[in-house]
Amino acid sequence: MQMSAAEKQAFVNALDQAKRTVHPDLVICTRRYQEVFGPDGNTPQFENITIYNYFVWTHYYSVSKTYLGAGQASFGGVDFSHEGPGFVTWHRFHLMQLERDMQDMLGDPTFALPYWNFAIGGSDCDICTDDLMGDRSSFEVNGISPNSVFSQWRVICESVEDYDTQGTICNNTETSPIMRNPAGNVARPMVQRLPEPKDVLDCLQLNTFDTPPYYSTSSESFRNTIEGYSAPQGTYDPVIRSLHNLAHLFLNGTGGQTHLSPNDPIFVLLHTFTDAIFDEWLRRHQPGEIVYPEENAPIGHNSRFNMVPFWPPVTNAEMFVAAPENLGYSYEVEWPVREFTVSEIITIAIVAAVLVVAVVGGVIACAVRARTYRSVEGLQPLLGETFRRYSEDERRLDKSQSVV
Ligand SMILES: O=C(O)c1cc2cc(O)c(O)cc2[nH]1
Repeated sequence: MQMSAAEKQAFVNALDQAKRTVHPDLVICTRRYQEVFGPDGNTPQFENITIYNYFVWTHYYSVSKTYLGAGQASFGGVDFSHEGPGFVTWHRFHLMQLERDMQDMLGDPTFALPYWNFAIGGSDCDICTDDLMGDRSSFEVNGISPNSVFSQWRVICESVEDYDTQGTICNNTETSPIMRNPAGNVARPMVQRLPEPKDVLDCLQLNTFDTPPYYSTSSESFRNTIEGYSAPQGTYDPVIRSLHNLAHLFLNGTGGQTHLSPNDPIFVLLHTFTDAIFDEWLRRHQPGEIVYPEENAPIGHNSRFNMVPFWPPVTNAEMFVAAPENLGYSYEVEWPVREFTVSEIITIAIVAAVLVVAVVGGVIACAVRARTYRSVEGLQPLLGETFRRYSEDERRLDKSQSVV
């Protein structure tokens, strides 16, 4: 909201350029290990991919099901980037990689991803405007306005049924437009509103980074709360969706489905704000590395595990550090402050009234006393006229006389 028109335009242009620019260093693997060298054993199954689509692909890969063989249902119990302590560290590296790739693409090492404060309550998507992430289309309820460049974007990794039944992997093929209908999920009223500012405040107050079983069922866990499987105060409740999850579901379309969500560029801004909250939690609680679980977290989520599928390998522990000091970036956020309850306001008013009465009473008492002393002074001078003044005749002072 604070970016100038020129800054907004430059950011949108940079994203659009990333969507069209082939990644200069990385390719994606489009077949499982058993088939990776092709039918003849000599044709590596790798593809070029654009910078932005690589960002989408890594997220898809991290959540994709495990193929167990023809005719068998794929196994969906593994998620390398959600429902565990690695949620915050995985998405932090995900963003850093995109930011670095875009810096290189632009030849501008100062390029930085902005964030979207999604904790504004209400049902209005304030960044869904044509100068930012695209307004609603007037023609298609789930579409993006033709005045936005994002109406031209096409998604990848849509054919999840095929991947799961045929054991294939998403490739760089672009298919449908982005779908988005903010606050439009009438079947699920709970996700028709964005998180409230107080939700951020509450979640920042949680002292424990994560709690057993280090999963989406963890209670009193900062991680599970910012991820959004707990009430903002930390209590796990299977029905609740809050903070990050709520922001995803609010978008009600491409951005609300884990295998597809980064195709909607709002994902970037939603996750930079999630990362900003994580960083503020680190700043306030100064937890130290030891707080991140060493073991017993889901696969890929223990502190020394590499985060799948990033290359070169990087561990969760490497991202569990304060960003400004260790990673070279920071967020400028005005964090919400706590509002007082009615009983707190009444207590404060009573204490303030007692203090005022005490101070005013004290001042009046002092004034009265000072006035009394002055009138006594007027009636009874300390040095009567009958006494010779000390300064008048020091020479004639009788040694036996007091000088007081
Ligand atoms: O249903 C949820 O809670 C939900 C949807 C969704 C989509 C997404 O891309 C995420 O990263 C998380 C998520 N949670």
